[in-house]
Amino acid sequence: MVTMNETIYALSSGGLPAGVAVIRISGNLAFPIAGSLAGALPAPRQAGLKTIRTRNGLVIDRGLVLIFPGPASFTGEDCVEIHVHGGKAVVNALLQELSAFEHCRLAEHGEFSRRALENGKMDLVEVEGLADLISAETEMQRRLALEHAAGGLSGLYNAWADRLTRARALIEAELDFADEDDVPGSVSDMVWADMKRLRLEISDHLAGADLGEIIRDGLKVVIAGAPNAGKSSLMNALAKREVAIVTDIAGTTRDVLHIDLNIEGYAVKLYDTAGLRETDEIVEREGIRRALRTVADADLVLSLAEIGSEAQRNFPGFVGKVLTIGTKADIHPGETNQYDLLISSATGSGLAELHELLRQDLQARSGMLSLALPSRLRHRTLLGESLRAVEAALASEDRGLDIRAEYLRQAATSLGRITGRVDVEDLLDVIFSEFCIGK
Ligand SMILES: Nc1nc2c(ncn2[C@@H]2O[C@H](COP(=O)(O)OP(=O)(O)OP(=O)(O)O)[C@@H](O)[C@H]2O)c(=O)[nH]1
Repeated sequence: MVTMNETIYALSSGGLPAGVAVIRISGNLAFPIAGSLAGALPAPRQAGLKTIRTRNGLVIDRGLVLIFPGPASFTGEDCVEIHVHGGKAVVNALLQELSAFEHCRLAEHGEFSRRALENGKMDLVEVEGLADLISAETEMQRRLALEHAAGGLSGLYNAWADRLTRARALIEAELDFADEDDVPGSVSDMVWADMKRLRLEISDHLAGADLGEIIRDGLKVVIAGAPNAGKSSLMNALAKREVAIVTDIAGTTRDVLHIDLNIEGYAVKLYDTAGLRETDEIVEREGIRRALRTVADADLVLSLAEIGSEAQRNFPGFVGKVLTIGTKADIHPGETNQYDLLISSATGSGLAELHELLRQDLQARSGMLSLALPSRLRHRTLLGESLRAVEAALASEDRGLDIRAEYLRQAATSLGRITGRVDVEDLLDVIFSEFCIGK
């Protein structure tokens, strides 16, 4: 669907100055514009060293020009890449020159990818995977995003949607021939046996959503405990810098602070919270309210208590794992098995063990090998809808085949909304706003 639209351009490489900057142009006018800047264009997909000039003949720089005729290009349109020296003035001059062409403008966030989607070069899950790949900071985030960008999830969802369509076709056939004696009733049995398998496959897949979201968004680890337990000191020790204010005044931390850690390739978001105690002080009370809200949303809680005092094991609204940690081991020598772990943020003792416990926790959560996991709430919600529709179809044995077929249609529609096979216009603005300009 290559329509007569505006040609877009943007700096697609990173911050300046840099050794090389890549400017990408896409649209019907990409080739004439590139020709005007660089003279004769090289053969498709081959780099040509060219002098890039303004239309007044002023030399901007010498650089490589590559052309990718549509539809065999990233966006599906004619695309050009110009590689120039990554100086701010060089890039500004080139962008300035591009802006002067008619029907040619700076791209919006994610507009290259959006055109790729519209031209059928990628589906929605692949587009999301690409956005995640660009922002991936840890090894596991990279692997998960690559799986999505390369179509791992889409292939699965398309195969499921096809099975649903096939099932409906068989049901339709049975409805059409219901009066004839020679149609075997077992066609329908076959369909429902397969739909039972599908129900199991979707629910198994959904069970991986927790892990997918943890890999993408990071494991939420919250440090909680009484005032002065040493929470901020642990946060600083793990961050290896002064993130949180540490004083001997109980109730120092008021707001929720967080740092990002990379533990063996997994992203971990570590939160420091206000000390939990009864207080009438308004700001501290608000801090404690926020602390409890953060704990309720945690994947794992580190419950800190100075050695000798009791570590809290239950937190309102939190049902996950709590690790109890006895703190200030340097001033409380000797053994105690009251806690899961003893640490001293002052000397660093026990921190390697804490790191190891976090690593083990992550590994236990990620027992599975495949990274074809749903990683966004959007995926989880639509998969849930699809699963419920399959369940409804299976459970309505006493109702007409047409009603059961309609449930299967709904199940396929929900899957189609994940990959964007089915109308998703309402979602696109949200999804593309996550992208940077130039992608
Ligand atoms: N000796 C020793 N002192 C520590 C250790 N960790 C923290 N402290 C001291 O304990 C006091 C409280 O530490 P913080 O890290 O601010 O404690 P907190 O739990 O964040 O306190 P609130 O913000 O009040 O909730 C400070 O005086 C720290 O220097 C430790 O490992 N050893």
